[in-house]
Amino acid sequence: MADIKTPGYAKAGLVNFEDIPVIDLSDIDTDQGRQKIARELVHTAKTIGFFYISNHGISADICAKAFAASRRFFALPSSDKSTIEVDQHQRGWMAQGMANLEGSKTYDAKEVFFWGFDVANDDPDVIAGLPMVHPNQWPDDVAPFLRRDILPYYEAVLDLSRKLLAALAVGLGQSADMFQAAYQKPLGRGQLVYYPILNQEDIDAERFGAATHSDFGVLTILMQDDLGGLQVQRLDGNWIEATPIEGTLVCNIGDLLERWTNGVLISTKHRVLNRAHKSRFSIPIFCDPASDAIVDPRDFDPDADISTYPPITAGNYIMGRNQRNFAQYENK
Ligand SMILES: O=C(O)CCC(=O)C(=O)O
Ligand SMILES: [Fe+2]
Repeated sequence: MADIKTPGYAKAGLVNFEDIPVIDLSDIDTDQGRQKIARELVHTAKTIGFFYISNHGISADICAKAFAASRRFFALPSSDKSTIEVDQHQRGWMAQGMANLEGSKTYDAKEVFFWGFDVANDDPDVIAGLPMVHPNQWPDDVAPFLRRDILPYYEAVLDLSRKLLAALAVGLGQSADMFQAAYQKPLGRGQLVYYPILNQEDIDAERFGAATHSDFGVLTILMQDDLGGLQVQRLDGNWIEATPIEGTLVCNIGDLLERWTNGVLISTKHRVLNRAHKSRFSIPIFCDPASDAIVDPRDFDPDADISTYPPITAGNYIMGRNQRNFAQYENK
């Protein structure tokens, strides 16, 4: 069946690869390769804030297993999924209707499984109550495959994020290990997202799968399926489709990195509309630093005016944004 005709509220042009380039990471482990990649990354992170990466080193098998596990999990009855209902630490399963993004008309048509860096109950950071640091809620009773098939992908993405951040640091004239300390125990928030088929009521309500937003964290690495639907807003205000390209991942700069770099790298608005007559799946991983990492624009620019971007810990910043965007924090 043909896709739903794009409704007026979600019009977007086709991707232009000058806008969202594909950056080949084959040589990221050599000094010379990293220099070149660093220049490309910084250029695109300053002008559109989005890029595809190819030859990223994560095997097709690991990627396919993660997607298959996500599909299998969301197909379970709600009674199974609600055994791990999302908690105040943003871990577990969130039913449809609970993501109501700041500034959007209505709630998002999506279901999400959230997780983060795995820590034990007796981890000193958990005992200290650091925001967003908490044991995960893996659905081991009803879906033991989820933990097994998601963690290899997650760990590979976190490793990749460390390489990308090192290259970005180099491209910004900093040392390659600038982010290293902050990424020993990253928050690394992961989401499995399921976008159901939209119905006429959704279209009438001008509902998106994910309404217009920018990401809260430092760097997002997204695996999308082949249905399309992710749209990105250029600096001139026009929207373009970030069409799926097989074998690539989509990356974007988030609000915390925009703050950290004193506004030099840009966190771009984007949204999702599933126009297919099939469910859409994606796995964004928000590669954020440790909860207590201090995001201070003077790290990148000694003359930064901190009244624009006051230094803040990553955990406090992300927790504050979550509280304004998800129903599980209401009246609590
Ligand atoms: O599903 C996608 O393609 C993007 C999801 C997204 O933007 C998000 O979860 O922040
Ligand atoms: Fe996003």
